[in-house]
Amino acid sequence: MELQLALDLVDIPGAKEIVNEVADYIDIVEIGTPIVINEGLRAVKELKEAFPSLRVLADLKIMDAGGYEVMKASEAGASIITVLGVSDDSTIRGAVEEARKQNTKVMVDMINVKDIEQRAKEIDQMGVDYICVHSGYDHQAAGISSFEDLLTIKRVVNRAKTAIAGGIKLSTLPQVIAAGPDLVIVGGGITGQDDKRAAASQMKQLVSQV
Ligand SMILES: O=C(CO)[C@H](O)[C@H](O)COP(=O)(O)O
Repeated sequence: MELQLALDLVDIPGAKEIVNEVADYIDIVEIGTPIVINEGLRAVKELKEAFPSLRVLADLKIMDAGGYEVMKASEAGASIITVLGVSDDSTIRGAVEEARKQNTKVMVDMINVKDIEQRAKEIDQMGVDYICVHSGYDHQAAGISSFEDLLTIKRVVNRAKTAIAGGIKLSTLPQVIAAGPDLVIVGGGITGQDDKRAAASQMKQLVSQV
């Protein structure tokens, strides 16, 4: 099981500062959608240059033009690029096709997908690398978690790796780990702590036991 740090509410220098603190304990660093909106794919490029041994995920949440956007993020140095599960099949297939050419990977974010079971089965057949259940900030504010959705995709996804994101804290991590995702994505559970290094270290220790 791997640990991904999600960075959302920082600029490029702020992102580098946090990764410097926790790089020993994370497998993947995510350049979150707000950073890409504020700073562009330059953020992906600079983080990859600063931390070449880490995989960088570009959280573009692609909804259209999957091939083109995967190409641009891959050229910037991303190893994994996100596409929305609510997108048209052609967008997801285009993203996968381009990722194969670029030797990068596609993660499908299932945020706002209504029928998780049915859509996860369909997407699993499209050759994506990860299927991620996600309770976004707006759902978190409404008290919605994606834990049940994780159990669903664990049941029906055979090919892709499974991931979970959204409000995961040290206190909820053991329950998440017990469900057996391949990848756990944590943002505020690390970045919101006074001692980010200690938080990341404790989380890495837990996910590494599996
Ligand atoms: O993609 C995101 C929001 O859309 C976040 O990166 C993701 O939810 C992880 O962050 P947190 O652990 O703070 O919820």
